[in-house]
Amino acid sequence: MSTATPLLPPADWRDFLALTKPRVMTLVVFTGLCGMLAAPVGIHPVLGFTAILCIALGAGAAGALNQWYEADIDAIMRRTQKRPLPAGRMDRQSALHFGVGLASFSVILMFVAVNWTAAAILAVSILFYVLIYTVWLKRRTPQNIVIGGAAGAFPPLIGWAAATGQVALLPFLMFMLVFLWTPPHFWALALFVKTDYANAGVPMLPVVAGERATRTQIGLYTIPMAVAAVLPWPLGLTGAIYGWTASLTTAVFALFAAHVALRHTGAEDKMTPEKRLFSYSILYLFVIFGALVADRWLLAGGSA
Ligand code: HEM
Ligand SMILES: CC(C)=CCC/C(C)=C/CC/C(C)=C/COP(=O)(O)OP(=O)(O)O
Repeated sequence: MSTATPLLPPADWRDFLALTKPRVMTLVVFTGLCGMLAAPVGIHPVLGFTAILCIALGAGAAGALNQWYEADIDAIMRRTQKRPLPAGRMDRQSALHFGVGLASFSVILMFVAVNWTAAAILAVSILFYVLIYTVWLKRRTPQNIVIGGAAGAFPPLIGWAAATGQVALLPFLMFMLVFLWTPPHFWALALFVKTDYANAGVPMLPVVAGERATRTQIGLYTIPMAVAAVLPWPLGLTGAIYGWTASLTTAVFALFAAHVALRHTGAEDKMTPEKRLFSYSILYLFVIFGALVADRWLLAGGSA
């Protein structure tokens, strides 16, 4: 990790916002919101808003703590060099205080205003991302994102728990969907930025096991991911709006993933199928979670 640079000018609000990884966290928060809106019982709008705010603040805090810990490797990778810590716009202690403060605030507010189940799962997600993924696994094993990726899969459970005080099969399947989606999502990207990871000494799968093995793993993870995506329909947990949307969008996902899996190799600047799978993976989760809510509201008359 890099040492703090003395006499830095005070960081402005944009740097604190950048610490929260706002673009990635939009989808995390969206899955949480959809988990909440898909629940069979309504939640008071003020409490619902508070719960989503807590997920956003907690996820942002986790992003800040990740950047506090990773300032050294972020300084090496081209993609991350301009972040506030490696760019020298903020000292590490400010990032640490901001992250710990925001994480504590989000969990306490969730506990006091919403319920302890949602607060407990939120706390587990933050700890999982920061301690299990960032501190423990990321620099040690290419399975880092498979295990650590669970952190990003918790929000649908948090949203559902905020509304109901419990967890259930449907949000558990949505957890499994995001959990199994994470390896194809990330490894597609890792294939075209693998030099960055190699330079920083991060043992991502393409760096350690090679491109061929990564392509195969992308294909293999897509199979159980597709099952988790479609399963709520035959189980009767959702109706046809979700069922058809999930089936069609997952078929396209599988097609793109198969293209990547069956491809032999490619220079990092000529990774069109890999870039397509990565971009599509993001759109896919937005659409599938949106369809879940549309299905529950239109076919079951809403949760209110
Ligand atoms: C350990 C698991 C994951 C890893 C290692 C990972 C890694 C990445 C990386 C490196 C990027 C590229 C650029 C950036 O930093 O903005 C990215 C983009 C993105 N990720 Fe992930 N991701 C993971 C899980 C997730 C999860 C669970 C979600 C949401 C449910 C998510 C949503 C996104 C989104 C929306 C983007 C696009 C951001 C943009 O437009 O700039 N990721 N991911
Ligand atoms: C509710 C809650 C606490 C959610 C946590 C959200 C979470 C775990 C998101 C994972 C997505 C993410 C930012 C991965 C980046 O990996 P990286 O840190 O290896 O990427 P980098 O190289 O861009 O820093």
